[in-house]
Amino acid sequence: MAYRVGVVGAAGYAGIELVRLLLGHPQFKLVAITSNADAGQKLADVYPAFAGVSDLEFTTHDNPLLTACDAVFLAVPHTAALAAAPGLLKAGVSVFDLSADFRLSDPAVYEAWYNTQHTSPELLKTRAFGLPELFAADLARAAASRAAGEAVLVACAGCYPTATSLGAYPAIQAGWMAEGSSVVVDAISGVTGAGKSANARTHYCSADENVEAYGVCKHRHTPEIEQILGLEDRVVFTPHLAPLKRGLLSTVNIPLAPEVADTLTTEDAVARYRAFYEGSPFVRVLDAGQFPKTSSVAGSNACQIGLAVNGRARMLVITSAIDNLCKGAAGQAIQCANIVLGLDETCGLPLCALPV
Ligand SMILES: NC(=O)C1=CN([C@@H]2O[C@H](COP(=O)(O)OP(=O)(O)OC[C@H]3O[C@@H](n4cnc5c(N)ncnc54)[C@H](OP(=O)(O)O)[C@@H]3O)[C@@H](O)[C@H]2O)C=CC1
Ligand SMILES: CC(=O)N[C@@H](CCC(=O)OP(=O)(O)O)C(=O)O
Repeated sequence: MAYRVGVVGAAGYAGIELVRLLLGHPQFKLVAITSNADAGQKLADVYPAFAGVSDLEFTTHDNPLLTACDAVFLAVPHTAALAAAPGLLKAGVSVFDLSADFRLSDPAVYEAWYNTQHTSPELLKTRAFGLPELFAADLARAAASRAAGEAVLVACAGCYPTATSLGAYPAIQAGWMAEGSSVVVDAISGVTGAGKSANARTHYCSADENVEAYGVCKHRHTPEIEQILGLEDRVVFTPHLAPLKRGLLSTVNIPLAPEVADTLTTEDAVARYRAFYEGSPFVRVLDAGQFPKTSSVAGSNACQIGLAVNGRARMLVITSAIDNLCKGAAGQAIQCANIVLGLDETCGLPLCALPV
């Protein structure tokens, strides 16, 4: 039996990637795609990539079919998910939220970084955090609740936090980080990361032939990365915009404890990371001396990780690449839905990128 699913915000960049993946999913039947801006238009008229693939039409965001779904994906800006999730959950629909509204477990932290009130703090106590490789127990608990007939809420991790945390977590868990030090993260995103509407920074004329840092020392993904890694006030995160459509590369620098720096080799680090990610079908730890490219993951749900130990400077350098729209958004949300609905986590998801 196929599960009935819907996508709210389906005409946006993360939403349309959800549509692409869900139409090819063997266990999900996509029954509702919403966009107020494109309501009444056929999917293929708005995105010609779907010509001959689907006759679905966009409806307004209040489509009643949504409340008859098994699961709904919210690909909407933060605050819009705060408004939509409670009603869907009340109607018995499990919600996979791609926005930041339910990611931060402390509502005061959300309010400080997002400058808006959290209107459903009670949901933060039970929501699962949607980063399967690091929060498997959370998702297993959600799967058990769902199997017992409850609608569940999954707050999918953000794009920068996903690449950064998959890169950093095994080293921190291994205790390699120097006591009291901070992690320094420099990350680069393609322009689809900023959504469908252009602004002065993302307009073609600004973004083409240009790379720039933004949100320096104040980007809203900083507390999310700190929460995942358990490093309060110890992450320096600098995002950069680059002239790519898709792709996100995060370079994470972790200061090593002196005794670790004296003995750890890059080969040891690779072996440790491979052991950590054994059984995680989407994470690939590259051989020592190899580092990922965004083009090696574009269009796939993969995360590729490269590692180098710099003993001289007592630093572990990690580079981690994902497709911001896939493992950073739509693919990860479907991976979470697969787990919660009792399917294989890889079901319907691309394991590898277009090779050229
Ligand atoms: N782009 C990315 O790489 C990533 C995005 N995300 C998150 O996914 C969400 C969507 O991002 P993205 O696709 O980039 O954004 P877009 O701006 O491309 O699309 C946003 C969509 O949300 C809809 N929307 C806007 N306001 C509301 C509302 N009040 N109620 C319901 N729907 C609304 C829009 O509808 P309409 O068509 O009517 O305008 C549009 O379809 C965001 O929360 C973002 O942070 C997460 C990870 C990565
Ligand atoms: C390039 C760009 O602008 N990227 C966005 C992050 C992508 C995103 O949509 O954020 P979430 O992962 O929190 O949903 C930004 O910096 O705000």
